[in-house]
Amino acid sequence: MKVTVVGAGAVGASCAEYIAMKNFCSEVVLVDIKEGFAEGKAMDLMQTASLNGFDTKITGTTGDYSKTAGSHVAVITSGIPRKPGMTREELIGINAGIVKDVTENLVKHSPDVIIIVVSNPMDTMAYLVHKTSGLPKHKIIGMGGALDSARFKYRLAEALEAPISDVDGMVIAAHSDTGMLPLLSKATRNGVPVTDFLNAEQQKYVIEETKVGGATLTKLLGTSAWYAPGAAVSVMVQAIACDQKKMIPCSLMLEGEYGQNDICLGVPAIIGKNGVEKIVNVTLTAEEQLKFAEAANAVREVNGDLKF
Ligand SMILES: NC(=O)c1ccc[n+]([C@@H]2O[C@H](COP(=O)([O-])OP(=O)(O)OC[C@H]3O[C@@H](n4cnc5c(N)ncnc54)[C@H](O)[C@@H]3O)[C@@H](O)[C@H]2O)c1
Ligand SMILES: O=C(O)C[C@H](O)C(=O)O
Repeated sequence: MKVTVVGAGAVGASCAEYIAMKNFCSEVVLVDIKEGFAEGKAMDLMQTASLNGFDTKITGTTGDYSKTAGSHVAVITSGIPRKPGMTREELIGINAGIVKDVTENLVKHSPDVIIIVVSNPMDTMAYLVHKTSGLPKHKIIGMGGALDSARFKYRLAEALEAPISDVDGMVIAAHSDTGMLPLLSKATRNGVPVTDFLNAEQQKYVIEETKVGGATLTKLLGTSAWYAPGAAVSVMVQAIACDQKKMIPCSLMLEGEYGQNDICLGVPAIIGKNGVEKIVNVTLTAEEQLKFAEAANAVREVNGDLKF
């Protein structure tokens, strides 16, 4: 299995590192536009191979997409991250052009590729890849829900004073500060609803902290996060590479599912060797349905700024 990661910055390098460490891929190609940067990151990572015990071969290239030819999966992380005080949506002006250009190069050299979109604003960038790549819809997957759900579980474990392995939960809808929808009604501690343990104030805290999870880290770090994003991507790539048929919330093109059309939004899906094997229809409460629709309206407005 050959995987390309475009953008060898904080998130791209973290993706390559986690993918290699899990040792399920033969080859990872890092691509960046900055001269020598991807080559340097690849060399540094390869010098961890004997220390960390992986056999994945990591190479780097400055913009030579012929080196990516025949990739099964490509991860797009190229583009600028936000700074403290910004929203992800403010990145659209610069990142849309980068993502479109990168998509065209990837598909030219790997016409059967499955693309995982990471660059922000992610739901809109995933939509852009759908509109410009010519790939079938099951081959374009936005990464947001896997990360947001990990942050939800972190906050649930904190409020429950429980180990994270006791906790399960999922975040759907938009990958934005306001449009995220942590499904508290379905979150459990070892099968018991978390609402049995947490009072109203604790529930509100978990939901609000989950939604601003990316902004909180951006404020602390001065740029956005990379470890959990890289780990989330590696879980998705592994689900495809090993045909795990894992249920992961991902930003996918909706055609009637959850009452939406012609939009990419986070919904649970079965991820396997074909990319999206199936979108899972989860029953939402009336309040959750309303919030999902509100998130869709906001993403649709951002999508309106795209020029194809
Ligand atoms: N979806 C998510 O959950 C999620 C999580 C974290 C970060 N992000 C997004 O991922 C993106 C990258 O974040 P980062 O922290 O790695 O930023 P970064 O600045 O560390 O890295 C971005 C890299 O992209 C490269 N690049 C720019 N234009 C390029 C092009 N045309 N071709 C190839 N490479 C190009 C840059 O040279 C840089 O090395 C941002 O848009 C950020 O908002 C999304
Ligand atoms: O918060 C950001 O801007 C980056 C990313 O979307 C995240 O959630 O960490």
